Amino acid sequence: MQDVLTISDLRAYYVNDLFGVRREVRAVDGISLSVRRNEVYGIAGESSSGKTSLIKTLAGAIRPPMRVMGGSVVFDFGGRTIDVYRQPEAMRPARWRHLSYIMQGSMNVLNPVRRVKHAFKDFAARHIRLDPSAFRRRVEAHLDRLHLAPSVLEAFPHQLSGGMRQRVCIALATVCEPEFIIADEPTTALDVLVQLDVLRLLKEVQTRLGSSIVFVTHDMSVHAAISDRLGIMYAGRLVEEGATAALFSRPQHPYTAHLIASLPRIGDTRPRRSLQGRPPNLSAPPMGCRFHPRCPLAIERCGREVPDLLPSATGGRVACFRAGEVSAP
Ligand SMILES: Nc1ncnc2c1ncn2[C@@H]1O[C@H](COP(=O)(O)OP(=O)(O)OP(=O)(O)O)[C@@H](O)[C@H]1O
Repeated sequence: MQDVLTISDLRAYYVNDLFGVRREVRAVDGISLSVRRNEVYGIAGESSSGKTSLIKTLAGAIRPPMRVMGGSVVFDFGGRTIDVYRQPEAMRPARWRHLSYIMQGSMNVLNPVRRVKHAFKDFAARHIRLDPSAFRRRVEAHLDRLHLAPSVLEAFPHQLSGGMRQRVCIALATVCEPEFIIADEPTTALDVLVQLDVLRLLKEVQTRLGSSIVFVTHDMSVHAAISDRLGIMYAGRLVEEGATAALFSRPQHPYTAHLIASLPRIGDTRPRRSLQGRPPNLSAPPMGCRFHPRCPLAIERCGREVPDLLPSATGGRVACFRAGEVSAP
């Protein structure tokens, strides 16, 4: 299957100079991965592991104090490649048409004093070259697929429920039929039933368009529902990657096993064990494997050497000297 996105040894740090003292937060530190056409690639990991920083970097949406220190992000939109940090001028026309970004808390980005129809005109009209009435019909047909009535176009955002606002954001992000969609915690603010509804619709749109999605959430149960493959981040690094089903049934990294074991299961009344310690300070991460101070399987070597991300026994990749010794959740 063809890759639509290739990230190679990407490093993006938050760099602050305070009174002449330089401090670098290594939020994305040497990540390499690729996303295939027509797949949902999930990125998981606890808070502050660098998920949002990674997808901002791959969307070319970085602002100071964040800086790309090295590596590359290359999209292949139907044979037309864009190297985000070597051809930044090529990204602007690609936005919305080829690549769209559903940001964290996006349902609150709709302008509160303008009717929803203006958001569609502002974002999509220049890419969908139709006369105004044909454009309106196209938007209404798209809204209908997302189970939204045409009347939402005349509504102000506060007149819509949270679930409807989120569906409007998904409609905005997909109306130009982009090849690539980036979604950062798109359902976190919604209650569980509405979450499922929104996820199902997003998956439907993705399947219909044949697009690829990079989907970020810390919620592993959401990944189980939507992601085809999963990348697990810990402290700015990718520690495991693989097909979602394989990763859930046979995690190879102790951190992945912990994330899965902490999910609630119906009928299982055993207490959940939390990990000892806290995620590391990314301006002074520990030597060796960044997970070793919290890892139940850590050996002396883990504090000395950084494990490479290598092919795993389940067909994915894993960065752990003890991979394969992890007990199933
Ligand atoms: N503007 C900033 N300046 C300095 N450090 C930052 C800044 N924004 C984020 N960070 C740091 O970068 C690291 C990664 O943060 P990021 O928001 O990417 O994590 P995340 O996995 O998306 O977390 P969450 O799930 O809470 O959104 C954290 O240590 C965070 O404190």
